[in-house]
Amino acid sequence: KRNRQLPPGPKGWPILGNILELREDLPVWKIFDKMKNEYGPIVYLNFAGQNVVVLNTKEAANELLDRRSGNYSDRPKSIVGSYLGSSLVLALAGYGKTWQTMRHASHSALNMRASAEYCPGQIDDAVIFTYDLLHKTAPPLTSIESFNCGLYVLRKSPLHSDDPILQKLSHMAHRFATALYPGAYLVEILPILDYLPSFMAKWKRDAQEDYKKFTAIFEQCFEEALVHQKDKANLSAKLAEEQASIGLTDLEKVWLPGILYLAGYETTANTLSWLLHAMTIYPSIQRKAQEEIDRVVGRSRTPTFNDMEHLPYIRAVVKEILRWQPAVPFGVPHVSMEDDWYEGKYFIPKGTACFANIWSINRSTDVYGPDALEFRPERFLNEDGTLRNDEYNHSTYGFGRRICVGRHIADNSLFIILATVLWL
Ligand code: HEM
Repeated sequence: KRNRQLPPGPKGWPILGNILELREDLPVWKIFDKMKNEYGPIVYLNFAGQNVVVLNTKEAANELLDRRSGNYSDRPKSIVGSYLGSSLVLALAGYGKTWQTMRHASHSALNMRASAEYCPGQIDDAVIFTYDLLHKTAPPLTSIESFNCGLYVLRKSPLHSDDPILQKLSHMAHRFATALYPGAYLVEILPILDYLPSFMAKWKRDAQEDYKKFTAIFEQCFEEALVHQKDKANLSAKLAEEQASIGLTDLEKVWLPGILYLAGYETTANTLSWLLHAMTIYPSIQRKAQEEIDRVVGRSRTPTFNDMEHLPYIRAVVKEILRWQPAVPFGVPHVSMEDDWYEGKYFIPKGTACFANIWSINRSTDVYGPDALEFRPERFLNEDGTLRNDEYNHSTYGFGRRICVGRHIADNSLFIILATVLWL
């Protein structure tokens, strides 16, 4: 009989387990980072009965989430989340038919080759963004918040952060995030409460109401995108066209573009603000990047994607910002579907939620050297100044079958916007 020794971790309380550890006055990834120092590369926690494992090293995360991705691709189940519609949210959907169909549809719309279709729109966005930065009196953050990564799933671009539709979408993202936070609802700890009829359970009524509202918003976005964005590479139109061959239901078809937009919007905007911040506090790096642009692009035109190949330093800056300030610092948990053992030593029960501590992994001195905490784009370049083309990378886009499906779109957005801002 194999051992059932769980990975090391802090002792928890009865029933609540280690949930109270999250109440510390520190962001979750820094709490995980502290645990790494105390317990090592793999840490076990119990969130009110939910087994949790935190993977603190690239090695541990790659071993479980990449190499054994077949077993680690489910997502945590949540009763409130399911009433809100989480099975239609690609990032939250369990590993099953709906996820597979939506993932397939997104992959075919956003893979490296398909991403090229969005490039003209991304160039327009970058130019508008840069122009706004220069001429508008609104603070730069307003422009950053409304930057939309070239995915025209909504009525107009760029969309301003006070646009009611964007506010509704942000509210929706916030609603999911708070509902899924461990300990947010008693029913997650006492599932028997789910048998209560809606009229006796306000949490259920609210979630069902919100689900209807979300669906109505997505339907509106989808219809408007079909009507107003005819001239742009259009994700909604693409899905409408391919619906039958991919096998998307009507609901999946209208939720998917909105969800992709949401998944890409804050993550890209957040990285963009760090990018501008880094350029401000590291003027010598900014100067070096501008010299490259001046040499390759010149002054008579703005940068395009044809320049990409000749701008390795700009691309290294983008990679480095993604490493240095990952927008999703502790990833999205991967849930195991079968019992498993790490290094033959530690037992990982079926149903364990595995968090990759991306923030810490990206700052590991073992992988990135003694200057891992520094912002230094050169680490992604070979000695001759070309971009490194090997395993050496950041872990910011996650792992395995669940790796970020929008990563090519995001890389392109960040590249063109950085090149355009620095050009100007
Ligand atoms: C800098 C920008 C971005 C960052 C840092 C980022 C990061 C991530 C991470 C860490 C995950 C979880 C991966 C995992 O479970 O291991 C993820 C998933 C996902 N991302 Fe991104 N992302 C970015 C931009 C985008 C964009 C632009 C889109 C859409 C066009 C997008 C769509 C998604 C979707 C749909 C998932 C869920 C995939 C699944 O569960 O199968 N992301 N992203």
